[in-house]
Amino acid sequence: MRFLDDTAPGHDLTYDDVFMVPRHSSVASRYDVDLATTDGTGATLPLVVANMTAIAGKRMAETIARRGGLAVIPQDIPTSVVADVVAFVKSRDLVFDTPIELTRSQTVAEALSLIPKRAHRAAVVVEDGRPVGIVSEADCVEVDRFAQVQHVMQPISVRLAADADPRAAFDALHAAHAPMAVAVDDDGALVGVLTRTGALRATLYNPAVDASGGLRIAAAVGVNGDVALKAKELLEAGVDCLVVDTAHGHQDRMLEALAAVRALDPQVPVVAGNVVDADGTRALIGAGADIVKVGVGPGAMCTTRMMTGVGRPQFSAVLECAAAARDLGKHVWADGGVRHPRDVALALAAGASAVMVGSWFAGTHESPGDLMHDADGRAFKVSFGMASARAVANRTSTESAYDRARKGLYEEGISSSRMYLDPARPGVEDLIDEICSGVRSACTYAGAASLAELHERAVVGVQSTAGFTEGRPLSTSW
Ligand SMILES: NC(=O)C1=CN([C@@H]2O[C@H](COP(=O)(O)OP(=O)(O)OC[C@H]3O[C@@H](n4cnc5c(N)ncnc54)[C@H](OP(=O)(O)O)[C@@H]3O)[C@@H](O)[C@H]2O)C=CC1
Ligand SMILES: Nc1nc2c(ncn2[C@@H]2O[C@H](COP(=O)(O)O)[C@@H](O)[C@H]2O)c(=O)[nH]1
Ligand SMILES: [K+]
Repeated sequence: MRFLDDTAPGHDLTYDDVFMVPRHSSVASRYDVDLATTDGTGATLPLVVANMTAIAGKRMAETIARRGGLAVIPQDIPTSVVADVVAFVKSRDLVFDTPIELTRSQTVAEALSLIPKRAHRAAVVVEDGRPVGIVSEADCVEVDRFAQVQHVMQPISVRLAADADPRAAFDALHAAHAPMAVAVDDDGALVGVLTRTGALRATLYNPAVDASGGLRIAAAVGVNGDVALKAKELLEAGVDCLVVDTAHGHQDRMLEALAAVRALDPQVPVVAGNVVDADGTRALIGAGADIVKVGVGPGAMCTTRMMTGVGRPQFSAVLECAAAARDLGKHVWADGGVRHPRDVALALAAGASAVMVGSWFAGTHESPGDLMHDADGRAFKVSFGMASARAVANRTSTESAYDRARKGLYEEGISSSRMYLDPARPGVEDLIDEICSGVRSACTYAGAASLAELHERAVVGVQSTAGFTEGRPLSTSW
């Protein structure tokens, strides 16, 4: 990447401050762009779901890995639970989604409480392991809440074999005007479901898979307590990437934690952070990090900059850290502050190998929280920061009242925020589609067929607030 007219500005920049200039391109189609990462994580998309309790659970992990990204299970989740999540995610089908299963006699009320857990907005009714019908929200309108689902379910119009070709499945769904197909194995047992959009996605994305063909997943460990033991347990559980996580990564505790993790000889990439400058990046790589997590203060849930004055505008932080890591043959993830697809494209242009997204993904069906509605009927989920009073209280629940009170004094995150679902893009895959379209298009504007070429070819200029505003769409006249 270089700055326009080779003039680097004298001050630090964030995503809104910069723009990319189009360049001559020989890349004929946006579909010709390869979005695979080269940082050793095996991700085929440069997207990582941030290790936040309100965002990265098993459903999120399954869904993003099926499209090629990676979710990081937060450090606050007990190791035994992480092990269950890893096993669950690795047992998922690479094409078919995991449906909500109901028995014939379950009620419409139960169906309606579970269906919002799925972006495809339906559940499969199963008898003796075999699917016998599909229930959608539309089937439950004006029906007694205690009615049994067998009385409202619809017949399965498209049944697929477990090895069905996604393109053929798309055509079959289209021809049948059916919203969803159900896949079964040779014995007729339920394998999963596939919507028309799911079939399309299966032809466009490559799942992030491990050597055994299971979906990939990462998990985080903090810098306190027995780091080596926890890291060992996570590795034994089968995580594909280990993230050593603390707010201020450039500190002794982190360097000691990294040494302890390295001593385990993990055969997976080790990520560590957070830092925002070349010194911090070199220190973490020197202590054993393969990938450095960059970002202090850009997160939507984060109050660190307001509390402390510490941090750094994210574009400059990523640019400097990525250059330092590259000199050492290593990589960085840009962590936090992503609000638009353009931010992902700019972070990759600055040299990040992947971009972490937290709060934006909180407002989706796949985040762990329950779907709520505000007074106007708009759907939202509650999110919170990992350094918020709420997260600190969770994390320290087994400590003495005195220790909890001491730790409770340091609050650098929001405890409760509403992340609204975009009615047009309520599922995380809808957001992945949107981000990937933006990034693919950005690559062709830069004449790049891969992320390495994007970084190599990107020409970035600095804009005024008016420049940024000019780029925003206007949905009404002025
Ligand atoms: N990217 C970002 O901008 C930020 C991210 N976070 C996220 O919040 C979660 C909790 O992180 P964290 O607060 O580090 O908690 P951790 O549980 O990881 O503990 C941090 C340890 O570092 C010590 N420490 C020393 N200085 C600091 C400092 N300035 N800030 C925080 N700890 C410090 C703490 O000791 P003592 O408590 O005695 O001081 C404690 O032992 C993580 O997931 C982290 O990524 C949090 C803040 C900023
Ligand atoms: N200072 C704080 N930073 C936090 C907290 N919780 C999470 N984070 C950081 O934000 C990113 C995600 O950013 P987003 O803009 O996509 O939401 C996450 O990975 C952490 O680094 C917090 O409580 N305080
Ligand atoms: K912030």
